[in-house]
Amino acid sequence: MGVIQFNDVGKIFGPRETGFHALQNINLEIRDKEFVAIVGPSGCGKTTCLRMVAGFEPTTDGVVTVDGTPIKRPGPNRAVVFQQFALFPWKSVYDNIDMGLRNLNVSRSEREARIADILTLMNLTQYAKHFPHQLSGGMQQRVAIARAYVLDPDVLLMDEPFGALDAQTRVVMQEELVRLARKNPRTVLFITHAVEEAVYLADRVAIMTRAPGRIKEVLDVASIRNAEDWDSHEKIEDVMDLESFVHLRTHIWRSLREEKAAQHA
Ligand SMILES: Nc1ncnc2c1ncn2[C@@H]1O[C@H](COP(=O)(O)OP(=O)(O)OP(=O)(O)O)[C@@H](O)[C@H]1O
Repeated sequence: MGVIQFNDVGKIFGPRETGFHALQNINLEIRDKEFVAIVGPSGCGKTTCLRMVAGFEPTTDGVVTVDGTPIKRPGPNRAVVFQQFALFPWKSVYDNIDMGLRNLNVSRSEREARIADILTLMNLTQYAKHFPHQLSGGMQQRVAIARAYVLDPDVLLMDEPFGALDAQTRVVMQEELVRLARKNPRTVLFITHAVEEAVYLADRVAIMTRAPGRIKEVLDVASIRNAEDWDSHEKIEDVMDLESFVHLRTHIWRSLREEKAAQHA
């Protein structure tokens, strides 16, 4: 399972009267094995939402639950992938992936089997003995994603995971993540600034308002993707050319532009 629920969540940094109101009345349910992307203007509280699910940040008001249990701290049912790959530079690819499994006291034979599987799935087998500095940014992020996936978490939390990559590598990683998510579905909360990325990857896209961040609108991409059979197109650019894709993208752009305009008004 991996159902995430935000129930009337608010966040104030600092004292209630004088502090910064970052989030207000966030209500959102992310279903088991659903991929939800959050987009919104800079500073609207996207990362704060993700950090609450991860157990890094307490709520001020309301509650965030996973499978009905209020989140108080990080736990093995949730794994996080950050924009900065956050690999241990002194450990090989294999050992980086192994670390989390060791912390969970998984037996040696099971660790070996699970790491072999994820290395194959992510096309990393030949790089198992490499160190992070020997890999490109895209490869390092692939290792970071493998390290999260190998823990078999119910929930994957991804904060701008491709934000530091060049445009071409980013597209390759987006196609890979779609492949991985279809083969090995997990509940995913994905934060991004890139509207196309959100529409391409997510089942639903939640658009947030400017601060204090609220959920402005949630778009159901999956039903359009299925109805228009986007998955029959192998390449991302073919999907992005489809009228249904362009329509969704433009809708989100307009919505974000309204928020930006209001922010600067
Ligand atoms: N620990 C903190 N103390 C005070 N203010 C904070 C803290 N963490 C975040 N904020 C503020 O809360 C707001 C929301 O931050 P957050 O990082 O969640 O936004 P975001 O939507 O992810 O932004 P961006 O898109 O620029 O990454 C911002 O204005 C930020 O400055």
